[in-house]
Amino acid sequence: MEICVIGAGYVGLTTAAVLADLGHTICCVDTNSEKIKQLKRGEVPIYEPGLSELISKNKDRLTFSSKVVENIQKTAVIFIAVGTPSLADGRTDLTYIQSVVDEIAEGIKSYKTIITKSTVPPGTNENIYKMLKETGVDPKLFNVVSNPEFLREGSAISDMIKPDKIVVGKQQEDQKSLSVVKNIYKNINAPFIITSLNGAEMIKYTSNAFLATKISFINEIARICDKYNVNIEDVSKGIGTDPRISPHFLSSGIGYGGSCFPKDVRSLEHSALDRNVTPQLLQAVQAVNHSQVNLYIDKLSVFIDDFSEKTIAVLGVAFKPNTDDIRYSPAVSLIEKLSSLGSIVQTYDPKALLPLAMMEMVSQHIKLEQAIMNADCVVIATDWDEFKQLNWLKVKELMKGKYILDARNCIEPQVVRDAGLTYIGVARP
Ligand SMILES: NC(=O)c1ccc[n+]([C@@H]2O[C@H](COP(=O)([O-])OP(=O)(O)OC[C@H]3O[C@@H](n4cnc5c(N)ncnc54)[C@H](O)[C@@H]3O)[C@@H](O)[C@H]2O)c1
Ligand SMILES: O=c1ccn([C@@H]2O[C@H](COP(=O)(O)OP(=O)(O)O[C@H]3O[C@H](CO)[C@@H](O)[C@H](O)[C@H]3O)[C@@H](O)[C@H]2O)c(=O)[nH]1
Repeated sequence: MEICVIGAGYVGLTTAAVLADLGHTICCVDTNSEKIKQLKRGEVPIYEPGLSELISKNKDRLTFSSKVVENIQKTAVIFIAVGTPSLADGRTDLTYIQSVVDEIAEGIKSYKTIITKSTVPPGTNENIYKMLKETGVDPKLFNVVSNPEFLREGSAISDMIKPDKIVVGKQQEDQKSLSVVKNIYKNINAPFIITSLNGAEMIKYTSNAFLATKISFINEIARICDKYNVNIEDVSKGIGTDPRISPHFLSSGIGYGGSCFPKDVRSLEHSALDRNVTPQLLQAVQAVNHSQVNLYIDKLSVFIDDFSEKTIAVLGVAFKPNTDDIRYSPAVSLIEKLSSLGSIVQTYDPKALLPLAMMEMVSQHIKLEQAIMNADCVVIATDWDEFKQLNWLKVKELMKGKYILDARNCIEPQVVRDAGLTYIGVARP
């Protein structure tokens, strides 16, 4: 099939590459012409394992263009994969969705199946339908489908090729779209969950909110374990064997970040409040998450009474390993906090860069050893494999002080202690 994917970000590029790999002919469009120029040169603007290789493997079936309207005109299937960030008040900013609707309205000359992959609040796809109708587009010319995406950054390609389900939301009277979507995904082996447009949107938010809840839950339990000298890893393992609980998303640490959980939990909170539902649990999940960075700073302050002029090496900038994404990264919040307390912060990350605005006050090093050099304390802020495998004797030689704050519970405390260093963590006796 010929498909136009709108948006060349983490989701759009992965969708384009995977659909091309499944045999479809794809044009991936983006209004950011710099990004498109880069992609045309064969450079992938983001770091996602395997993505660059998959794009180049499928280059005969995968093209890139900044001519959005022109390419919408050419294909019968359109995927929307533009960003849906947070507004200042926590509601979802639908500006990019609106601009896509305008582009589609301009480019629609023949029948289109419009498939929304972007995460949008309940009611948005119904609104897309209404907006297109209101701009004068003949409703016989299109159907709107919600097909939310559940990929994780760092494992985006395999998550999309081997999903645990394919969620399809459609209007009841729409008799055409399901077969189109099933045809697109015919070579993917996963159950279809078919529901209404609002239903599909709610499944996406509920999934992220539930996972975020697991994380805040285990982080709260870790605070209690800390006071009773209990290892949180034992507790996670102990409860995770119960299939009703499952072992996943029970790693405690400085909290969840990334481009999805923080904004989506907030957005769902607003969707609830808009209809007079008080989402007490969602609010508590966020409150716990917001205080995680301070919890770790408090832990450190038991050992460091004055942070000013202390040299602190923060290992990790990305919100999680195997990505260069720093959106809502708790590592960045931690760096900001330490820097505001007057510490000299030296960072290192294998892929992610500090935000430009922070480059003046914080140094980012190309080599891990340079970041650790003369540090009073080393903080593990992202659980990259590289940090889990550190030679602590070597680390000790490079450091001035002896404190290691493990904000991701990814290091064996005894290994650090054996090297003559002081291990600091929450609920890691
Ligand atoms: N990143 C993830 O892991 C992930 C996973 C699942 C779902 N999602 C959801 O998918 C959506 C996209 O997320 P992302 O991380 O890929 O975003 P992103 O910011 O990486 O990319 C979005 C792209 O859309 C482009 N764009 C904006 N307006 C446009 C327009 N009118 N026409 C053409 N291109 C336009 C932007 O230039 C940008 O390149 C969001 O709704 C997000 O919540 C993200
Ligand atoms: O036990 C855990 C698991 C994760 N995290 C943190 O939670 C955040 C999110 O991690 P993860 O879910 O792996 O990354 P994302 O790429 O943001 O993926 C989430 O958000 C996407 C966007 O909506 C969804 O598609 C995915 O299904 C959903 O997992 C990161 O900061 C992790 O460090 C923890 O603190 N403890």
